[in-house]
Amino acid sequence: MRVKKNISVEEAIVHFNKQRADVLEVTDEANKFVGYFTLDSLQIAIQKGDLAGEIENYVANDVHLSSSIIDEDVIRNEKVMNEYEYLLNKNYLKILNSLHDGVYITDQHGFTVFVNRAYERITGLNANEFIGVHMNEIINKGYISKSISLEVIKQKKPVTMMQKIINDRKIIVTGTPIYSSEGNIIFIINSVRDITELLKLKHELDGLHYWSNSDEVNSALQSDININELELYVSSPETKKLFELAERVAKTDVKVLLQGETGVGKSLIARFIHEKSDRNKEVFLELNCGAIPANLIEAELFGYEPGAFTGASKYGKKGLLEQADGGTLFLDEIGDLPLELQVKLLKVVEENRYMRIGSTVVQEVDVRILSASHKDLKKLVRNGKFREDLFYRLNIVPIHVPPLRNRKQEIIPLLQRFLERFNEKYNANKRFTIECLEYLTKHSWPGNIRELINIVERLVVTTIEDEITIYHLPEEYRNVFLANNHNGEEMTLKEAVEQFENNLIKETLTKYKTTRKVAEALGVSQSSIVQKLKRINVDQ
Ligand SMILES: Nc1ncnc2c1ncn2[C@@H]1O[C@H](COP(=O)(O)OP(=O)(O)OP(=O)(O)O)[C@@H](O)[C@H]1O
Repeated sequence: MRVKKNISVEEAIVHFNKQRADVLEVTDEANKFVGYFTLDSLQIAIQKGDLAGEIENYVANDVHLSSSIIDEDVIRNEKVMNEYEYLLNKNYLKILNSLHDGVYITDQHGFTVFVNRAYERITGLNANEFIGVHMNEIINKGYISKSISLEVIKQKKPVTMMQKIINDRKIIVTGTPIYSSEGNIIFIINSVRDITELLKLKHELDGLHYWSNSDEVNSALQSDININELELYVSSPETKKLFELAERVAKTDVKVLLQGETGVGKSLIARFIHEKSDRNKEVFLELNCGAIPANLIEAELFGYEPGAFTGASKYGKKGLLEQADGGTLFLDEIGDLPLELQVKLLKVVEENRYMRIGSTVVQEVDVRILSASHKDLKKLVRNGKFREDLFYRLNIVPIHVPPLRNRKQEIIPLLQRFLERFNEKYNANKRFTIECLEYLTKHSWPGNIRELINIVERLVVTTIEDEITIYHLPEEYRNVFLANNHNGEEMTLKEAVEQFENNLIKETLTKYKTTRKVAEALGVSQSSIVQKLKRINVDQ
């Protein structure tokens, strides 16, 4: 048998199987003989784990049949050996067991002949239970949704299909018929790949290694902080550093300005600073300068004397500064503070003094002021909307909290942690599929962690099935994803898998005509096929 030098080692295995050969003659592009690819060469390639490599790298000048991994007796007696014994030749098993991909071999009737170790690893199933058992029985027992071997026997050609197995894993199986010299199918060799594993690899390549490296996730998560009812998830070394910095400044009374988009956790960090400071026995008060009308902020902050202005209480009112004496006052959205109040606040910040509205008495306070803004305060200073002196007074230690889309490696751990939290709260047992997690890492999360918490709670409450898939995500999440990805960028693996899935469904529909039969063929529920067809705008 002659093969080209640039075919892969994996392809060579197929030739060995097909031809019952133990040596392949290798030629170059011009069909000129360059050497032999032997079973010895194959063993070397497998030991190197180089199944995708070209066979050219393993070409030998001559053949030592004595070192062939096929027993010479087997070759001599080939004619009288039955197919089963031939395949189960010990050395063949060694090769098949050293492959990383799963291999499942059946005979021409659909009885299981061989299952390699990788198949057991990928599926979690025990090979011993299958040997000698017919595929129909394995389906009936619910181990697998569909037999690719039986499909190959029916169609008499290679078949690739997605298969669902008992523990909800999904695998991609390619079944290839192997023919005898008389042209009859003698075996079906199924090579098996785990979609989950492929996606995990992709995560690793993308730097989303927290997903695949659970030790790293655990060690990052072990430092989660629980302090006075605050539950802080520390899902990356960067966030850990952020909290370490916050803890360091907490020990002093310096002013801290937290900057970052809405929902990134600025208030939470302010609270954390208070809890870690010596003031933690006193109050922590918060004023959102953007949430109340400008004329009320002054009264809220400084308080007023009885009847100080029309509509004022006749008893007067203590301002937040007074109430927070000894503790911490957190001024959120400080960029929204009107300019005239900024002057008054500057006095508090510089001298720890202020006056109630309608009073001439100067009050002394001991308040630690922390502030935050999602607006760029420097820019506001440049545009004359924020006082420069106040900016520098408040910004002794700046802490910038990055948006979630810039700390992608945290998305999956946070999703999982909040899922746990809401599973507990609603006594549920939901889980995300890896495709769904993959999808959510693509989302731009304009509302940051607040948005993430909301969507997880919503999904836990609204999803009927235990498994949360991409199809359960609200429409806007999927639209955002599509809008971000139709601009001719290279395809991600997830997109490629999705495209593959779409095509497979369309092809199967053309063939089987009804969604029930498509669902049967692809080993998924009919409702899932209907949903998917809707998504890809195909009329059934
Ligand atoms: N590391 C974290 N661990 C757990 N929960 C977090 C974490 N960071 C933020 N959150 C939660 O996310 C939500 C939003 O956080 P927070 O209110 O602190 O954001 P913010 O930046 O102050 O937003 P805004 O600018 O809109 O006030 C809160 O429920 C908070 O508890």
